[in-house]
Amino acid sequence: MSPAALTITEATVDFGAGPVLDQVSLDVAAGEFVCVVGASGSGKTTLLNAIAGLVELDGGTVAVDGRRVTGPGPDRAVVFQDDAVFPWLSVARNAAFGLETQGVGKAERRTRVTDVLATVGLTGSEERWPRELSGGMRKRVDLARALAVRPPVLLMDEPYGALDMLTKERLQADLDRIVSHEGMTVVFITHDLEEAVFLADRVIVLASHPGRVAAEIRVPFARPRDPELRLTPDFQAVRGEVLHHLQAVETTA
Ligand SMILES: Nc1ncnc2c1ncn2[C@@H]1O[C@H](COP(=O)(O)OP(=O)(O)OP(=O)(O)O)[C@@H](O)[C@H]1O
Repeated sequence: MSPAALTITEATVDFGAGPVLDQVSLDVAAGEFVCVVGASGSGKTTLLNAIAGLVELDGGTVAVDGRRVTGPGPDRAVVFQDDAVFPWLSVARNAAFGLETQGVGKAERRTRVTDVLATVGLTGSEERWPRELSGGMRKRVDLARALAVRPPVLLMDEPYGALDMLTKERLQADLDRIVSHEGMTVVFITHDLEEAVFLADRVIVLASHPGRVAAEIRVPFARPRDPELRLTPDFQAVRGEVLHHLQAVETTA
């Protein structure tokens, strides 16, 4: 798996009540981790869905390594806030789901599922049922399913929004380690600024009505990162900078 570059050029989306996204342009380099923050309703999910090919653009383009996006595709895996774990399938079958739909053969599926469950920390849970799992473990199954297909681009919409703080921090550290090691391009939406600064190479602040890129803040720490980084003044300074931009766009909205 090698990461792909994402090019969003003047993307406009209008559901009929005025533009939700207004000529949003954003380049994400191959292997870059970008977090998108912004007030509720600023169009974050719409932007992610446009990249996923789940929302049609009314103007502009989205391209993956120069190929124009016209719908969902195997080059972009999506993880949503509500987990998409199937209750009637075991952990291993859930993880294998995308591979089955792609027609990957049984032996290869088995190898990849074993690998991916090890990657997300679910070795030993292969035959468990989703109802037996904690919320954090279900998110791991979700991530395993997305990673199993080896997507060059991973799209995540507030995946850890509903979890308690400690579980969330553990999953953030694991995600950081996994995507840094695998070399994946990630676009990750969150309301949590600490999460954004811990994970991202760059944080994008969206302004509302209509959604547009108001600011971008580079996060100057090498990945993967030590969870203790959060306690450092340098980390808190970057978080403060993001907060400042977010407050500025909200007071002018
Ligand atoms: N399918 C749709 N049809 C009509 N309006 C929509 C549709 N999807 C989103 N919207 C509207 O577009 C705007 C942006 O929604 P979106 O979910 O992208 O924002 P968001 O920044 O992700 O919000 P939140 O942080 O609350 O998840 C909202 O006003 C929403 O009501």
